[in-house]
Amino acid sequence: MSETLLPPRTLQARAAELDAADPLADRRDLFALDDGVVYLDGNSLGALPRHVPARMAHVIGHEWGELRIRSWDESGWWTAPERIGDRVAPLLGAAPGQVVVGDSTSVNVFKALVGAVRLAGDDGRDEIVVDATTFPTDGYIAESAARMTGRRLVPVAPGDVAGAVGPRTAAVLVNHVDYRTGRLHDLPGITAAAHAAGAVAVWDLCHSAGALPVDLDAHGVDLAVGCTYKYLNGGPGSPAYLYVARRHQERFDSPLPGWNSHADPFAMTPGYAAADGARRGRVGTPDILSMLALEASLDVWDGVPVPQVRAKSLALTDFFLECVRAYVPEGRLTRLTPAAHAERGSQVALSCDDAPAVMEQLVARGVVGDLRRPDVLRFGFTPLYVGFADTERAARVLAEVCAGR
Ligand SMILES: Cc1ncc(COP(=O)(O)O)c(C=O)c1O
Ligand SMILES: Nc1c(O)cccc1C(=O)C[C@H](N)C(=O)O
Repeated sequence: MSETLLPPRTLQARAAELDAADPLADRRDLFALDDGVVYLDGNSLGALPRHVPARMAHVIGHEWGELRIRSWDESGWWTAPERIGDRVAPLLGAAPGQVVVGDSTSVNVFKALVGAVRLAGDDGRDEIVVDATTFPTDGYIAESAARMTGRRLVPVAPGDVAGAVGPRTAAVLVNHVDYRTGRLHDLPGITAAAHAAGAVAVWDLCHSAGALPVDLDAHGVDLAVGCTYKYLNGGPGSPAYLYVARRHQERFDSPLPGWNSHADPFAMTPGYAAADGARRGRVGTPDILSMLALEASLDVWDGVPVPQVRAKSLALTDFFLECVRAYVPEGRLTRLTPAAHAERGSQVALSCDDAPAVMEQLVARGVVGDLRRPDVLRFGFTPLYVGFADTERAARVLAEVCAGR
């Protein structure tokens, strides 16, 4: 353990070498970031891609300001939810026509989970298994969905879900990456176990999409949801997405069948007839401004292979852990994020009793992570704009703060 202020030169030299060899290094210039700050909070709110304000000025000034109502057709507003869904799809490993963008993640959790229970049918499947460590909104909504559908909610630690599913399970809802610890859960294994038990698998991808390969189609996932304001950089409150596997679309029975999901919305008939395909997941009028900001921001992904993003993400989090080990006295911080790559998302979570004061100091010194009360320091590594020198600097400032310097 180093007791000195200065880091071993080798770590800074290594950072410089890793940055020089980084095939994604040029992406950082696409974002509005200042060099004085190391932004490690992209797992809460992604940074702004530089070109988005000009695009939004056009949307507001021309599409809304001049074309007005004509823009629903002429500017492609009406079809934006499916069109942008198809832009998100490759990042999820989904073929076109299965992802629709709109509403919040919370609302999509509701649609997906009630839809999953309806897909599972009624033959004795009276339980919904939910990840006991889930982000709270999923748990709250699952509890309500269970009450509404007359099912019993069974909270289970993610590692035990595969063993807990059985003939009574209608659906399982699991977070792909734990928002607190950064632990990556076994999507292929849990999905396969749910299927073997005859249950429907629903995944929350908020903390994985845009950071690692999800491969929804390859793993036969049934339904999935996620937000676009973290690793997808869509902006504060940007619309979420809903994935309904093509094989389920015809039977997907949305609990929120708004007029935008009608087969012929402008017929405005009293009776409901569901649209085909991903459109069935829509509800009401899309939030066009946020949606088009998201669409523009997705340009930063053009030509970026997700496996390359994953490789850099793991290299960044490995390097951060190595720097923390070198700079921070042993025992000062407890690592919550698993060391094994197969169990790690794209954040590092460390705990200590004085975490609130430590994070306050870090932010004041230009290292922006976040705090999850009472004692968790979260550092999110966004491979498109975080580099290795940033990472070394963050660990060094963390060590200074931890040492009270
Ligand atoms: C795993 C997870 N699910 C859901 C949400 C939030 O959902 P919403 O977009 O509805 O606020 C978050 C973060 O806010 C999250 O981390
Ligand atoms: N959605 C958020 C918001 O509106 C305000 C502040 C934070 C958030 C978040 O996304 C929190 C995040 N899901 C988390 O992992 O803690």
